[in-house]
Amino acid sequence: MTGELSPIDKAKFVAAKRAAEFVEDGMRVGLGTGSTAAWLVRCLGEKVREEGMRFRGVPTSTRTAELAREVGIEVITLDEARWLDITIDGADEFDAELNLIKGGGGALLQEKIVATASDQMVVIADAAKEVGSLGAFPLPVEVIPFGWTASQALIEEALVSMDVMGRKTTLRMDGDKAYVTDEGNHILDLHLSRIGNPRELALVLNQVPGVVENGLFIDICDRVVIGYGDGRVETRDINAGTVEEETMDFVESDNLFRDV
Ligand SMILES: O=C[C@H](O)[C@H](O)[C@H](O)COP(=O)(O)O
Repeated sequence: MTGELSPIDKAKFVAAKRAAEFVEDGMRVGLGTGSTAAWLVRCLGEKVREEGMRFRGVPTSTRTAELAREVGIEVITLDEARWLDITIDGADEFDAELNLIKGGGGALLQEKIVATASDQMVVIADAAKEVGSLGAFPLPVEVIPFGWTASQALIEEALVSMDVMGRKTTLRMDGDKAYVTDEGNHILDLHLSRIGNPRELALVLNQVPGVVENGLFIDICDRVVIGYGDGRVETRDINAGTVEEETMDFVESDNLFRDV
């Protein structure tokens, strides 16, 4: 089964597998969304089934909730958990300070709430997600459907005064309809090329009426686990200033690798 994995999937898998080792019995764990986070959920499900590990997971989307239940993880809400020991999630981009762009999969709102309600946030990613400056990936901004074009116009106006290269904004589509998030909102993708001051942009965007949240995660991520297609993983801890490297293996049960 593992031979069928592409190098990028192997990279995501080994990062997820390494990060799964941070989860301990009894923890309350935020479970991210996306293809990398899905590997994490599968790895954690394997620990529950094979090792009898007990922990409770707070998913950041209906997709992740379904997968978590399917692999045997006990799912609770953030309100039931109240506070989390750790959140592990993917990212669309991360920089040297571990600031992130998230929301490529539309789950940024729940992801940011869950990550900031956690003692620590760990990002799992393949090496291609690392950038010198954030912004090549379109920045998702979640807006309420009412008057979204007015919000869009105000965002574009705000961008004029910011240190950004592009100013184009597009409504995310799902076929011929506007994409709808788990919270019933829409997403505007901001095509900026490069974000000079992500901290300021995050604050400015959230001032716009109709904006619910933006995909810039500033000072939220504590560690990043970077996976490579040959099984190597690098773990960077921004607080401790440490970098650890190791190599993971791909020997896993068929169950883990089935298409879920
Ligand atoms: O809304 C989606 C999330 O922010 C994802 O974590 C992010 O888009 C990365 O997804 P993937 O692991 O599939 O690249």
